[in-house]
Formats: sequence, structure tokens, C-alpha cells
Amino acid sequence: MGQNIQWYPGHMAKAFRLMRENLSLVDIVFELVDARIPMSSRNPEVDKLIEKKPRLLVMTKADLADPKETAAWKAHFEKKGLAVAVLDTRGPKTAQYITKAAKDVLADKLEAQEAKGIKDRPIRVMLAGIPNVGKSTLLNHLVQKNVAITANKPGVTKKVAWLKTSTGLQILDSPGVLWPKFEDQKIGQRLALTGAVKDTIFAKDDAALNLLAFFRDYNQKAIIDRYHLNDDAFDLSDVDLLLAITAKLGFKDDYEKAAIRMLNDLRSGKLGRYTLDREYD
Ligand SMILES: Nc1nc2c(ncn2[C@@H]2O[C@H](COP(=O)(O)OP(=O)(O)OP(=O)(O)O)[C@@H](O)[C@H]2O)c(=O)[nH]1
Repeated sequence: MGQNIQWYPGHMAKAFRLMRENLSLVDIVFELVDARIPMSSRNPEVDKLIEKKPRLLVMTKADLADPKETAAWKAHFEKKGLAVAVLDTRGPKTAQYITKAAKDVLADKLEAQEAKGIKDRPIRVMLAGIPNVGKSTLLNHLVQKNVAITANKPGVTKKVAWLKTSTGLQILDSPGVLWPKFEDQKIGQRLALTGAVKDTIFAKDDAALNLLAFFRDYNQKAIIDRYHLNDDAFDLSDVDLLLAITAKLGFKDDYEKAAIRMLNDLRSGKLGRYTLDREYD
């Protein structure tokens, strides 16, 4: 994985096909979404793709998101019938927590297996999500000892690699990469602010102006404190505010440099916890 991917219809069709092929091999899909953008980081096609396969919606990066909003989103998804796990992926209890959540989703199936005398069969999992949502981090965290086991994929000679967790899961070595919804401008802006899409697609100063517009409604104090501005700084327009911050940072009139600093501050949590998606559809 690594670099963010630019999506074209051909890429999308291929990613879709790869996921669909592997779907029959697993018991459950972990659909990862970024807790700061639980709607914007979801793929519109995912319901159609996963269909009736058991699913756990995993909200990653919860340590960066606003806890009140995360709770509201969790309740919203649960109301729609989805099982939800909320994570700081790097937390010490991740493996136990996520395993229990998966077992809860599969409770009926596991009970039926037990009635037939099948015990301790591993639960096979596919991770799926848009770039940068935390798929590799979760995988690495779950699989502490890198024990890869391979098995023949039915019907094809290609081997499938499974990674074992200490908690009885087997995770498909290659996560499903889903594409975000670039078409909607508002969603594109939020993907850019959280770093989910390549920086080069967006003008940094536009992104910084979006950031300021968001904090104008959300939390002016976070900006005022971080950049040592006057209490009435938000009387300025977003553009003048960006210039004021540029000057405060000592960058003279290089507002692009200031914009980069602000985006880094936002993404690393230096402007506090925040959730950009706040309308529940
Ligand atoms: N703060 C925080 N950072 C996280 C969390 N999960 C992942 N990250 C960070 O997010 C970045 C992206 O994580 P990856 O695991 O590479 O994401 P990915 O989905 O595999 O990304 P692609 O390879 O682009 O598909 C990394 O810098 C991680 O350290 C989390 O729960 N909290």
C-alpha cells in the first residue's frame, strides 16, 4: 500500500473485483472508517459490495476525533443495524476488543458450529477501507508475531496468505482498498483536511481556508490559542485570518507555508480533537 491512489473507473472496477473474489473466503469484513469523517471516508458502493456478509464497522483514529461526535455516529450506525467498534488502533487492547466485537457479530454462527462439535475454528477476516484509514496499522497491531500461513484459493492456483492473531483471528494478508467519493466537493475537502487524499490534488491555501471556516463554527479558541491571536481574530475574513496567522508564524506573506503548518497541526491533533462530518445522513 503506501502512497495514496488516484482512482479511475478501471482502478475501481479492479479493486471491486478483487474484493468480491476474496469475500467468499472470509467470515467477516472489518470496514474501516476514519472517526473524524465517518461519512466522507465511507465508500458509497460498500453496502452493495459486501451485501449480506457479516460486517463490523471499525471507527479508527478515535483518539483524534471529538468523543461526543464519535458517540453520536456510533449510535447512528447502530440504529441502521451495523455493529460498530471504536478504536485508537494503536491502543494496547485493540486485539482483544476487536476479537470480541467480531465474535459478537458472528455469535449465531459460532453457536451453531459449537452445536455441531466444531470448536476453535479461526475467524477469517478481511480488512477494507479507503487509503490512509489505518488498514496496515490495524493489521500490524493485530498480528504481533508475523506468522503468515498460506492456503490455496479455491478455483485458482494463486495462494492466499492469512496472518494469525493471538486471539484466534486469521486476517487476509491483502486488505481491500476502497475508493473515496471524490465527486462531492465538500467530501473532497474533508478528505484533504484529514490527509486521506494526496496533497497535490488540492491547493494548500484552499485547504487552510476550509480549515478556518470549519473552526469558525466549531472551536475558535483552538485557533486563537495555537497561533497566539487576539480574542477578536475571527472578526477578520478567513483570508485575512490566514494572513494574520502567516505573520504570527513569522512566515511574512508566505501563506502557503503557513497553510502547510496548519494542515500538519490539524492532522496531528495539535488543534485538539475534531470531527468534520457532523451531519448524519
Ligand atoms: N492517531 C492515530 N493515527 C492512526 C490510527 N490508525 C492509523 N493511524 C495513522 O494513520 C496513518 C495511515 O495509516 P495506515 O495504516 O498506513 O493506513 P492504510 O489504510 O493502510 O493506508 P494505505 O496504505 O494508503 O491504504 C499512519 O500514519 C498511522 O500511524 C489511529 O487510530 N490513531
